[in-house]
Amino acid sequence: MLEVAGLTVPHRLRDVSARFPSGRVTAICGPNGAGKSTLLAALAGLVPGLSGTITLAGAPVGGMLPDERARRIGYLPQSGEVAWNLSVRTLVGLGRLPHRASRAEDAEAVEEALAALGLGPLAERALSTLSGGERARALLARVLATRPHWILADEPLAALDLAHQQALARQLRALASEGRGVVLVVHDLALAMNHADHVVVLHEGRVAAQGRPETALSQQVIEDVWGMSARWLGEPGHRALAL
Ligand SMILES: Nc1ncnc2c1ncn2[C@@H]1O[C@H](COP(=O)(O)OP(=O)(O)OP(=O)(O)O)[C@@H](O)[C@H]1O
Repeated sequence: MLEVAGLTVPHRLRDVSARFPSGRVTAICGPNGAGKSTLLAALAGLVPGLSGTITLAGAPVGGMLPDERARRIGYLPQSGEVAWNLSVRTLVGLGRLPHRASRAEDAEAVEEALAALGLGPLAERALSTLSGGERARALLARVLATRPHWILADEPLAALDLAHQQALARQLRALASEGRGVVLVVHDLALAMNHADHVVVLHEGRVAAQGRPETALSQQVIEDVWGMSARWLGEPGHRALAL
């Protein structure tokens, strides 16, 4: 369990208490500027100057050594920029840096991550030659190559076409069923409704709702937080939002 209690970041988050269960996909939702990226970065131990507590299995995340934290928590920020023009395979290999493993183990983890995101055919391509969606998959593969217990990703589905979006959502679900914790910032409320087990809704730096998707993303919550009257259509797992 990854947990925050009374988390406050000046001007960004106010007294946020939320739980992120292991073995589950949790979506963080909310309007622009609600504090979603700040909360995700805080969970990864990357936000200075906060008050409150962030604990992983009861131990403070801030107390972990950087390498240990990087092995346990894989973090993919929102801006998908890479300063160097590496090949996809080399970029994904950077995910192994926090480990001191054998070459064989590193190579196996890299190949597994490339395969999981369908990047085998692009492995030798330079990053500068990839499309936005291909680059987003390569960046996520770097995180998977670390084989972290926790995967925290800021809008990993946003740049992807429909087929890759569904494939990646299934992949993240499979990682959660292995017992890992998956926490995603998701703007698309239907994706959150259909693919998450647990949803945390932020509004103006505070938790507006949290719980199962049907509860946390009820029509009332959507009206209160997004100011839109909306109606869920379809069956559970295949919902669409009519505005
Ligand atoms: N480094 C910073 N210093 C000061 N304020 C910041 C900083 N980073 C973000 N903010 C502000 O904190 C608030 C929350 O930002 P955050 O990026 O967490 O929101 P978000 O919900 O992820 O938004 P979006 O959906 O637009 O990506 C915003 O008002 C933003 O302008």
